[in-house]
Amino acid sequence: MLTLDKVSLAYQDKQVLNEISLTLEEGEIACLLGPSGCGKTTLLRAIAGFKSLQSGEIKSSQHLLSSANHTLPTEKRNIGMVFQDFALFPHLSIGQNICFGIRHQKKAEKQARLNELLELVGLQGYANRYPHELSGGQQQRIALARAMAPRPRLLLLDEPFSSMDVELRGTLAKEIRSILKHENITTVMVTHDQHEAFSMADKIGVLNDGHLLQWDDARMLYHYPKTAFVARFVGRSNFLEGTITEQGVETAMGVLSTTAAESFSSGDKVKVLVRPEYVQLSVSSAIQAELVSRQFRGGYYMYTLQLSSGEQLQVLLSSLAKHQLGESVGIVLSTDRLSLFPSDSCATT
Ligand SMILES: Nc1ncnc2c1ncn2[C@@H]1O[C@H](COP(=O)(O)OP(=O)(O)OP(=O)(O)O)[C@@H](O)[C@H]1O
Repeated sequence: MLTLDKVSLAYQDKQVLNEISLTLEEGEIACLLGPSGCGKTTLLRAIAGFKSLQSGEIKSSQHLLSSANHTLPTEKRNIGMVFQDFALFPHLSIGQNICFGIRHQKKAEKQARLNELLELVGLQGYANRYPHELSGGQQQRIALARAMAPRPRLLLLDEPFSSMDVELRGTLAKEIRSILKHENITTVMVTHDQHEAFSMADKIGVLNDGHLLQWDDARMLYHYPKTAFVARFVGRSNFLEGTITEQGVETAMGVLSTTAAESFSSGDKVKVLVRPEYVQLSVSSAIQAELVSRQFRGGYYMYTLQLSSGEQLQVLLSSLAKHQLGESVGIVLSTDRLSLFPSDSCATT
């Protein structure tokens, strides 16, 4: 439905987007994730038609929206937008706000759509109120309803929950996902919060320095990151030093057998990604580690384990049992597919 093909964009002489390609199917929700200044908002603005491309193409269902010498005006793109400050019109009622984009339609049609949207966002009976009479979360749901009223083909959300507290963000993310799915609206959302991206998105794009490093679903991104940067940026990660051998990869946790080793040559130095929940205790394991710190996290403790090599691992274990600091424990890795990266992987790719 939405296709970006090698989209590049520069501000004056500063390259901000580099050959970004991605595809989003109809009704899918995508989140753009990445550190501050990586180009998320610029990419959203390019999709909206606020920025012209240096090269590449943006298409919606085969219709060309943008290329180097063509930028279809924003108002002709059939898109809805919700931004950080969601600015509802303060002097208009909630009903008038929602109907703003469909104000030229017949009265009965407008009323029907208004009722439908108010029900969808769970705010029936609020049509005659004014924005200042609503909470932040309610205002954000109205902003979403306003953007959806004209039934846009594509919805763009720029950090829509950034002004909310953590708990409300979580609830709204879940609610808004179900509203978008109900309306089958293809959506691209910018966020810097990975948990929000995990709970909202069908596809997540991780950007750094204007490059799209990976475009994948949340599970693939977490367990099979394509680069060390993505591994570090998404979730908590430990990296074990390893050397490729005929049998797999030799580490302080023994020789680990993994198909990922096939992309390297014997003798290559690598980093092995070990997520905190990949490590389990095993009394029969010959690999011993010392518990050097412990943090209570509710259902889990985050332990720091020190291996005989001196390397440390952050490990998540159930808090039903409590292990003592200084204790020596046997450990095993509970995953059979590991991600390996060249040991000279730089910090940005
Ligand atoms: N109008 C502008 N003129 C020149 N440079 C700009 C302009 N807008 C953004 N930039 C630069 O482009 C780069 C990408 O900015 P962008 O706002 O897209 O990043 P972002 O990932 O959305 O960041 P944040 O998470 O902080 O909002 C940054 O280096 C920024 O300084």
